[in-house]
Amino acid sequence: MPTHEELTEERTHLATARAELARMRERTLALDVQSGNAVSAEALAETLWRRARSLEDDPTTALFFGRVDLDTDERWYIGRRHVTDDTGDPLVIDWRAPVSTTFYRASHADPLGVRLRRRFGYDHGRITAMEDEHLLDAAEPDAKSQILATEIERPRVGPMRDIVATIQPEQDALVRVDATTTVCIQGAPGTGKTAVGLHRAAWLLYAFRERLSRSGVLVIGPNEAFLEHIGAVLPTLGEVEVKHTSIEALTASVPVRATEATEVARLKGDARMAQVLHRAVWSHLVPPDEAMVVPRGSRRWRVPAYDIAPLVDGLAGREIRYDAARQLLPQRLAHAVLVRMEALGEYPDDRVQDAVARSAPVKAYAASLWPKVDARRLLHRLLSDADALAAAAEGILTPEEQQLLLWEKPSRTAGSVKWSLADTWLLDELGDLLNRTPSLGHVVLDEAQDLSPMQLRAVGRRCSTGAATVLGDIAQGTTPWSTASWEESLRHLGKPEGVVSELRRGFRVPASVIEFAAQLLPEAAPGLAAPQSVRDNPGQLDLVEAAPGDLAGTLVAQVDRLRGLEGSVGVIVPDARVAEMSAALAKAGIEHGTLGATHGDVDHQVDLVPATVAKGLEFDHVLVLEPAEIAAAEPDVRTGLRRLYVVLTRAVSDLTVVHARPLPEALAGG
Ligand SMILES: Nc1ncnc2c1ncn2[C@@H]1O[C@H](COP(=O)(O)OP(=O)(O)OP(=O)(O)O)[C@@H](O)[C@H]1O
Repeated sequence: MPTHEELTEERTHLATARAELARMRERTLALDVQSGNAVSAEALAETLWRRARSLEDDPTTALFFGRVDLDTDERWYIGRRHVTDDTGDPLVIDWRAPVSTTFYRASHADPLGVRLRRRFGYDHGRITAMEDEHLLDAAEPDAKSQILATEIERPRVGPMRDIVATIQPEQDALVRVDATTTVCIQGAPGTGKTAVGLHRAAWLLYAFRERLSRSGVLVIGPNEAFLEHIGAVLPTLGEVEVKHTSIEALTASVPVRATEATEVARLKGDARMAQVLHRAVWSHLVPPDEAMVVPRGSRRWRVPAYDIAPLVDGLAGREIRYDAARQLLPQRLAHAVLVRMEALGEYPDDRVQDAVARSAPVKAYAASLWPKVDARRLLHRLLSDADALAAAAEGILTPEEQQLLLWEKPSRTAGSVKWSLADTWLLDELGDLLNRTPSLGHVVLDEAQDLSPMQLRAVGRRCSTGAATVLGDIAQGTTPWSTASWEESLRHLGKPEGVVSELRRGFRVPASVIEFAAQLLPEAAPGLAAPQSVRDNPGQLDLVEAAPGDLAGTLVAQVDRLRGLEGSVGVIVPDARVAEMSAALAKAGIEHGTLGATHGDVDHQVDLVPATVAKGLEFDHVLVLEPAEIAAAEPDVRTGLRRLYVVLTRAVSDLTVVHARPLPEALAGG
């Protein structure tokens, strides 16, 4: 046990570090932007502003949360950011610095040179507890950290928080995987996949700041409610520039105004569609069969078709996009003319080649071989014209599949099409066939199990020159195209060399709740196990049967009970009942927010959550209404059970299930 003097010493160190942080910030703010050039002055001012922002001190969070004393006699305080005194000596080391690894990973079995590891417990920015481990002392037993336990057990309020103070060794190893490696993390609910993905983004930006802040880091999540839930984590870690997007928004180059049958969407999400579209685009090329004739001055230059064919083949054979190559063709044709001029003793220069390339006959000839292709018009034609589709899909899709793709009532023009979500995947693929999609430095893809192969391709081309962190749980796959194998997902992502790891320890769901939900697994996801809950609190499970006509009344009474407790309350209901239950809550005077795929809520203690929006979220107290109805709303039994598994695993403290219909069979014994 640390002594009172030691506690006082540590508080003094904290006060010094805070004062030095304030000094660093003042100095940054006092720096005058002096630059002769307005653009660079602006850039500099922006950098300084960002730096000043990153030096803001939040007195309610821990400036440092750990300390390691090494056998080399070095002592490091580990915290959210570097703090140095005015001689440049470090008072606090950023949790992402290499030396901080020792704090997270050292153990009695493998002390990594750590003599003492000290964890600090805080209350409103004041050190209130310390835990010491002497890792070189083989006789000292491994102790369970109370500070970690307190952090995991604390009631959840508001959006997700960072976990820098308590990152676990297996999580730290994944956070710090080298920047060029794509990692895929499979993990049951609450094992910290999202937390690891976000901390990995922050670590990458620290370790490879120059490269990644230029190329960018993107976090992709299932919907806007989820993005609002996780959106504060990176900014509190000082990373304000990481963009967040929902998977739908990623490919939304056109508004989505149509829905379609599941089997059509599934087929549009099939990777074979990429081959169909590839052929559809490149089949626009017309082999030259006439000579190109270019009048210039008094002469007419003639390049025979057999000399042009290799030029076209040369362009088409390269790893070049259709449109980029199309724009190169006039120059190639002009060059062929120049070669002929030179052969006859002329000395044309580059300007002549440019002029020839821009001349009307060359442009017209190039356009006849390599016509302009518009993605929307092409997709409109493929989905409305059976012959056009057959030409592109022959040998790739069966005639029945082609029939399935064709619209029953095609719109007259591409401009008036009501596109579906799956169409946006196809348009995105077409866009990339025409012009290469710029790649970011790193993409963190959450809830990746739900993506179709074509969506994975869309994500993959956005990190084609970078790497990805892929997070998900096969047992939580609830789309008709959700993946059965991470190896396959990685292949579609274009990262077959990606490394698959698993997280097993659950930090969210207490034992009684996870045991109840896990009864679904044998049928929902054979072979996958529930997390091993590391929670001390066994949690509470209440099954409340409502009289058939009194579902809303029972729900209101239970929510009223739950809101009297500390922490957030998530009321997860079948999508079709959101309006009814919201009205019932409002009538009873229970203030609440309603989450949707397009919006979250950070203001209310009580949130009404449509079952299909609950993925990735967590609440202290969860009420699930009518499980049988939630399951039945899905297109098949397995997806229904998986949806239930997702909604039943959102609780941190307790789960209340309100039902009038019998529970699904798998849960009935619980
Ligand atoms: N090392 C840790 N220390 C403290 N809290 C942690 C730790 N790891 C995870 N948690 C907490 O556990 C909860 C679940 O984490 P997270 O949402 O990242 O899990 P997940 O695996 O993405 O879950 P799901 O599959 O349900 O989306 C969060 O509240 C997170 O802060």
